[in-house]
Amino acid sequence: MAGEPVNVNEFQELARQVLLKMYYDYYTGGAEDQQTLKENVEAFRRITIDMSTAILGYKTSAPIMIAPTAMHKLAHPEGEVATARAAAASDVIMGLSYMSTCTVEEVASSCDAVRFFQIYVYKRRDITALMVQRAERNGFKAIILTADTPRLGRREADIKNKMVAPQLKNFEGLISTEYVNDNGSNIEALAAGTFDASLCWKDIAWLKSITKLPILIKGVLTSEDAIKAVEVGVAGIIVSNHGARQLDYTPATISVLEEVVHVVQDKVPVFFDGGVRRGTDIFKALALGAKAVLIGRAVVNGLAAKGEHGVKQVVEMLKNELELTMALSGCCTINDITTSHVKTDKEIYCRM
Ligand SMILES: Cc1cc2nc3c(=O)[nH]c(=O)nc-3n(C[C@H](O)[C@H](O)[C@H](O)COP(=O)(O)O)c2cc1C
Ligand SMILES: CC(C)CC(=O)C(=O)O
Repeated sequence: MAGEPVNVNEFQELARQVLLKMYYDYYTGGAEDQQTLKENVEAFRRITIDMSTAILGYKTSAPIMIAPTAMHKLAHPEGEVATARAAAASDVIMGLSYMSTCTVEEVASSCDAVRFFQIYVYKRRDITALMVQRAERNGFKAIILTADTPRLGRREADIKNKMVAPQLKNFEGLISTEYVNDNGSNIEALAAGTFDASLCWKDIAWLKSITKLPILIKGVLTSEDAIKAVEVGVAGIIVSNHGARQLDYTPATISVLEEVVHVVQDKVPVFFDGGVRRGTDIFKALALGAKAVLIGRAVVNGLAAKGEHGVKQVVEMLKNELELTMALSGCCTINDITTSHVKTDKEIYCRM
């Protein structure tokens, strides 16, 4: 054995080398066929941590989903196709943005990842309806309606940079997405020009009238909205503040998760995003009642750095960290993670 021992088993070999055989056998041995001696160790090997779960009935290797984020070709030339392939390789669900740079069809034919399609509602409802139909035809399994962006938040870096809005291939021949605003963010101009700022609850009825796919509402932060969302018949709720890109001074999403989970009472699953950077973050969100988390910036960073492989690495890192957190917290399955595993600010303040 080269170098210092790095685990207890390696000490056994060192002991064998220095001890008289009679003493080594005395320490190491068990009774008769030594069946139980072997079994004591083997039985541990058979117990594994199972991170797998289901999202809307679709199996996933871990309670992790790729959040819909716009324009992946700005990060890497292969764009959303690379992201979707990484999702397939890691066996997690891919959320595709309405504002993607690869088309719905390109992403669908690139791999067999389970895919959900996120939508914004355009003033031109016929175009949004067409996009929903294209997603349906191409095997997407759910629609994510982003409800927190009837207008775009004020993003001052984008204003200073005069952030570009490229023509998005999905909309070629349908509508121009190439907006130019010489004084500020072209993304802002694009949203102002195309998004329907009158978006409201009755639009979920409209969406249900044009698709049979389950609808997840993304951007819920209060118990009132969660109750309303269940009433109007969504299949799931995503607690999100759009990665803090919309309204500044909205609460951190993890601080409102419990309140939403509490009122939803398991009528529909509650999902979560915002600030997830560690396996321990995922564990905390699950402990507070989320069924899975969506990952936004970490995935985009992985894509920018190393394309498909980078996204896969990001997802695998988060999975490994979650697995270790579960092991060290005594949780063999996702269902073993409960509120009793975490202490929130609220509890700490109550005791003060
Ligand atoms: C660059 C970027 C683009 C985004 N584009 C979209 C989008 O097109 N549609 C959407 O619903 N949310 C979008 N989001 C929000 C994400 O879906 C998600 O809510 C957020 O990124 C989660 O926070 P995190 O980045 O801390 O993980 C975007 C976020 C980022 C960072
Ligand atoms: C093009 C934008 C509307 C995409 C988005 O949702 C975002 O940048 O947060």
